[in-house]
Amino acid sequence: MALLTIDGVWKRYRHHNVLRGVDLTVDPHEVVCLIGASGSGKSTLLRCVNLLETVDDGAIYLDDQEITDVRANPDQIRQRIGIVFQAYNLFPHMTVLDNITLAPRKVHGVPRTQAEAQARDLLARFGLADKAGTYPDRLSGGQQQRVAIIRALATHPRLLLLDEVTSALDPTLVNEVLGIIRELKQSGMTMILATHEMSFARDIADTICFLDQGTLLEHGPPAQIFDAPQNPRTREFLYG
Ligand SMILES: Nc1ncnc2c1ncn2[C@@H]1O[C@H](COP(=O)(O)OP(=O)(O)OP(=O)(O)O)[C@@H](O)[C@H]1O
Repeated sequence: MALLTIDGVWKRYRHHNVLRGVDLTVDPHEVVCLIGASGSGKSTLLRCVNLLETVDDGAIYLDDQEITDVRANPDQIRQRIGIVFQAYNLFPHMTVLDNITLAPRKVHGVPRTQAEAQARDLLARFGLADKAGTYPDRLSGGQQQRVAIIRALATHPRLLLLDEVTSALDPTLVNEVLGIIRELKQSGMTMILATHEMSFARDIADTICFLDQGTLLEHGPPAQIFDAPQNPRTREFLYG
């Protein structure tokens, strides 16, 4: 059974159709990369899945629960769907440990000692054990983004959404963030990434989805999309 099902999702801002009937299923452990020009709707699709945006038509299911149902509890859904943005959005007045434990403690009621133990385990797993008591402004951009990913993992999500997570980084720091994403893939994390980094998408994705003006025009394994794109728009986007 699919872990995530996006069924005919439309999103409009005023009269602009930003998503036009997007259908997509994501299986457990699958890594999906969304590619497409700026403004094609990649971020909007991720934001709809995380319930940061409402959908105007269609539905989204996590396992077999409709999360776009008005009766669904967004806090509970977001515990199962983590999201990381281009801007790390760490709280500057809080230590790394407090940033990571905030949602588990305050939103999901995990006792402080348990939340901190789990956070320290994650920091150790991703090479940041010595940063627990550090404030974000003392970290490099790459370290801050790794902390932001760890923070999203702290609620043990079923699905992780990554929106252009390396775009704001100095090129020398990109690899440390890509490394964490590779490791998450190896550990079986289901992920949807919006990215402009085609070589990384090719390397990490099980499925590439090409969005064009809000329509999912073509999807398939990286070799198919990159080496033999079927749609002329995909060819034009990739190869000019
Ligand atoms: N809150 C909003 N109000 C109005 N229009 C919006 C809003 N958010 C996004 N849009 C518009 O929706 C379209 C899709 O934007 P979106 O950010 O999803 O694209 P994207 O593919 O992620 O682009 P990029 O690669 O630059 O991040 C754009 O035309 C954008 O201007």
